[in-house]
Formats: sequence, structure tokens, C-alpha cells
Amino acid sequence: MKTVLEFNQVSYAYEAQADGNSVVSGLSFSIREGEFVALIGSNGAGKTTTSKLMNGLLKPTEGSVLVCGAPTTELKTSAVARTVGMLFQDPDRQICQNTVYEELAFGLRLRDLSEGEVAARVEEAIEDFGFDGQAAPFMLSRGERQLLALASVVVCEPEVLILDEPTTGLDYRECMHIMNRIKKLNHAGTTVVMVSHDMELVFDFAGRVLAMAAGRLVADGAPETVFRDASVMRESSLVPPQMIELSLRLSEEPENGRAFAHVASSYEMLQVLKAAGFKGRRVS
Ligand SMILES: Nc1ncnc2c1ncn2[C@@H]1O[C@H](COP(=O)(O)OP(=O)(O)OP(=O)(O)O)[C@@H](O)[C@H]1O
Repeated sequence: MKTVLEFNQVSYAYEAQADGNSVVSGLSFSIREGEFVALIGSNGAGKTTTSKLMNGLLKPTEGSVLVCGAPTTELKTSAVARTVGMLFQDPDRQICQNTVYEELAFGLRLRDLSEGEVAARVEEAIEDFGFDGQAAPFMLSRGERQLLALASVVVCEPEVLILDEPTTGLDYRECMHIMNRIKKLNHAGTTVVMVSHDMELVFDFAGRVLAMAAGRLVADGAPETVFRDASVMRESSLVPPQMIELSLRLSEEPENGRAFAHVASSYEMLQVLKAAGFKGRRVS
């Protein structure tokens, strides 16, 4: 699989910062085509800064960021945006047109496509997402607006999709609707990088986790491995998903705790409990 994003010893300092200190430093990792990567860490760890370095909105102060092999410092931000699409936390920062149709067409028209091609792609997205093309975006619910913002990015077919807290402010149904859409895109080949504070969501959807603390990368691995690493969780001030926490606590018990050491889902929990003779009766 080809490498779509590569960070080599990347540091970034905002000019506005009085002390001139880097808010991210020494970041080195690469992301391959088709991965679903979650970027996690407490407030101020540097996740949003890192995601903006990925799509060329920010250029590194030190080191290099390569998008499909090309350094972002040598590319125009608009050129990076063709490969790396970004969905912001607040859809109202992205939506700027009066109808759903026009909103979907907006990004495509910036790409010098013929009007016929724009219309074909917009119609396909309307059909695929189940939108009403003539609806006014600001009359839609928060969840529908987030879906429209996602569709407007996706319609341009970026190779990499960056999502900054894509489910903030959504109820559970809306959240699953968006996440299942993203999962479908990922299965179809789009590389996904998701910034999230929701560890349950990360555990359910991501295949790899990059954990940050104070601007540095403190872990890079499979979600289950990272979430079971107590020192990483402490350093990045995060609490693992409930099932991992329960498994860790039960595995500390001397009698039959070891059996719980690798439990990562409710199904596996049930299997271990059944094997231990649990019949579903109330335990006093
Ligand atoms: N435009 C800016 N100018 C100056 N400093 C900034 C700017 N944006 C962010 N910072 C600082 O950079 C650091 C990292 O911020 P960043 O938003 O990347 O972290 P984050 O992990 O995404 O946090 P959160 O989860 O709260 O969004 C913080 O200390 C923040 O105050």
C-alpha cells in the first residue's frame, strides 16, 4: 500500500505564541492508503494542529510533511486540499450556499470540471446520501448539516479524509449514521484520520491510534494495545473504553482474573463468564 501521509521530525510553533515554543514537536509517522487512524489526546495536546499540518493549512516550522510523496511546503494549500479533504467539527463553518445542490456543487466548481460533470456528481451524491437538493442547508437539523458538510467534502473524492471531532453535538442515531458513512468510505479505499475525544468511537471504528501528549507522539499502535497501556493512558490523560477498563480491572483479581485479560467486547465478556460457570443468575 502506498504511503499517503508522512511526517518527518515535524515541529510547529504558532507565530502568535509569545514564548515561540512549538506546540507540536518531533512528530514522525506515516499513514498508508486505506488506513483508519484516530488521533487522540487531551485538550491542547496538538491534535488539531497536527490535522492542519496534514492538509497543508499549516506548514511545518521544522521537518517535513509529505502528501503522496510531495512536501506541503512546495504545494499550494489548494493543491493539498484536492488530495486531503477536511471535515471540521462545526458544519456551519463549512456550509456557505443557499441550497443543498449548490453546496455540493461548490467545491466541484472550484476544480474546473464541466457543468455536466458537476451535475452528474452532485446528483449521485444527492441519491447516495438521500438529500433533497433544493432544501435550504440552514433549515436542516445539526446531524443533517454535518452529513451535508461530509458529503460536500466526499463529492470531491479526496484520497484522504480528515475528520476533526465529526460527531460533536450529534445524538446517538446521528452519530452512528455519520460514522457508518465514514466506515463505508474507508472500506471503499478512502484513508481516514479522525481526531476524537470519544474513546468508545475510536475503539469501534479505528484500526490504528496515534496518541499525543503535550505536542508529542506517545503511542502509535492498534487501539487495543494502546488502550491497555496504563502509562500511555496516564501520560495522555485519557480513560480507555469501558470494556477495556472492565477487562483490566477484572484481570487484576487473583482467582480467575487472567481469563479476562484479553476481553475486548461484550460478546467475549459473555464467553469468558459462561466458561467461568456464570449462568446469568444474580450473584450475591
Ligand atoms: N491559532 C493559534 N495561535 C496560538 N496558539 C494556538 C493556536 N491554535 C492552537 N494553539 C495552541 O496550540 C496548542 C495545541 O492546540 P490544538 O488545538 O492543536 O490541540 P488539540 O489537541 O486539538 O486540543 P483540543 O482537543 O482542545 O481541540 C494549545 O496550547 C493551543 O492553545
